Amino acid sequence: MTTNQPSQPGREPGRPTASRSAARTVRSWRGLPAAQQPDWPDPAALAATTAELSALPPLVFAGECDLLRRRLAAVARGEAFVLQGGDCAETFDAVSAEQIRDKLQTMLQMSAVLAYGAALPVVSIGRIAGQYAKPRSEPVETRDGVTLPTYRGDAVNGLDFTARSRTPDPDRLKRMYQSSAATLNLLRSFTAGGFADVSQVHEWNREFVADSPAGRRYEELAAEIDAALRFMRACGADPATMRFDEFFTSHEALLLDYESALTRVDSRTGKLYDLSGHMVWIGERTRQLDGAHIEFAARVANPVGVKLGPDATADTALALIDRLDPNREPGRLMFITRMGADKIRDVLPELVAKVAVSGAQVVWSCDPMHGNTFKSGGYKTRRLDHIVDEVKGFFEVHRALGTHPGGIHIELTGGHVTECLGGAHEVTDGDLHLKYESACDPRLNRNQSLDLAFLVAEMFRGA
Ligand SMILES: O=C[C@H](O)[C@H](O)COP(=O)(O)O
Ligand SMILES: C=C(OP(=O)(O)O)C(=O)O
Repeated sequence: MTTNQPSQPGREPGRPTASRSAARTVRSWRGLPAAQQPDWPDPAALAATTAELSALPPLVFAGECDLLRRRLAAVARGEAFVLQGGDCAETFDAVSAEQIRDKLQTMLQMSAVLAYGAALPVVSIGRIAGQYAKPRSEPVETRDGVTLPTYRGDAVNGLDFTARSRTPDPDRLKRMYQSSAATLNLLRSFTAGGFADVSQVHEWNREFVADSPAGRRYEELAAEIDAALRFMRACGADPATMRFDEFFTSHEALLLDYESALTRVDSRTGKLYDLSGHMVWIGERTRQLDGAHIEFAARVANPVGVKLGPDATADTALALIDRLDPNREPGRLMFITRMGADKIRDVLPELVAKVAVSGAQVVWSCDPMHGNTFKSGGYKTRRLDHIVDEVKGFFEVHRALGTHPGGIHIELTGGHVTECLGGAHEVTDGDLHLKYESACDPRLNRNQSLDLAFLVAEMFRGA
């Protein structure tokens, strides 16, 4: 990660170097239908908050977004793999050194295993430092005859079921900015400060292999990585100087008032960037071609993702490419498919085939979480077997078409939560209540995440 360089707030036409046309451009989504926006009770308070946010420093530097775009271009060409992962919904209370470290450590461990299995560089992108807003299926929730607004993420309202907590409060957007800044600061310190040299990360993986039933299945792969590190040392390379020091951030660009307040004109190029994170994505519920979210994403130069569920058609994918990647720039657009294990083999082939014929070089990534959610004993959950099966289907489709299975997009955490079922260190239905901490959807715990990484590494080797 590199340091920030001042850019100009796109929302402030009065500022000397921010052009009026750029300011108009960043507002072009206003007036279009914007799905999943909170009912802010006091529009004046919202306007005051976004004005304040517009004047604050950006959270990332546009040059870092360009670097990520170049890394993703390598993925689009089949020369790298992307791991995107983190909480379903970050919460303000979880902004602690320990939790941030554990999430980063899990991602780095997964990246190391995947890099070895794929024999490709892995681009690591956290769902972190900004993933505070959630689209929901229902606008309201009813308990014991009382109906209140649904929880939409800490950026909007509180999880407690009281009228006060559930009322959208724009002050929370400032906390989102502060929490994102604190998280980013620590991530930058960890990655720049040597937390993650290659042999340290492998040592953590060896502990996982040695200490858990989940891990023992992967002794052979871990021993091969050991041998590779010994070989590198024998050749004079020092694995302690080789670091996983590039870690990017991403979140769903859901709350357009916040995202456009953090959108700035890059002083180097004059282009607009959403500097709330390196990459943003547009969700399954907000990707309408004539809607505000796609209009916003079309105006910023960051790498952008779009979720594609089982109802997405090839025509929709092609229209999204025209809107979001008119110059056919590899690394600009990532399609994140979330079809469900039972549908991916039927639905994905036509999409991938038609996009390939169009000549667009998008990144294809597989989110095996969102199409595989169900309820057990009142808890939203997912089964690791279904998650693995969807990734397998993703690989099969790409192998059959000769295209690159570019990456995976996972909801995970570094702790030992009991939110998803299965894994070699099995979580059963009866365990769900033990440590179910997600504010929204179920995440893989650390062991299940590493389990998945080793299984995906094996999928590469089975090629
Ligand atoms: O993370 C994705 C969505 O926000 C989530 O699946 C919606 O959950 P809901 O169907 O409980 O609203
Ligand atoms: C809401 C999400 O996913 P989707 O848009 O695919 O439902 C998410 O990834 O948090």
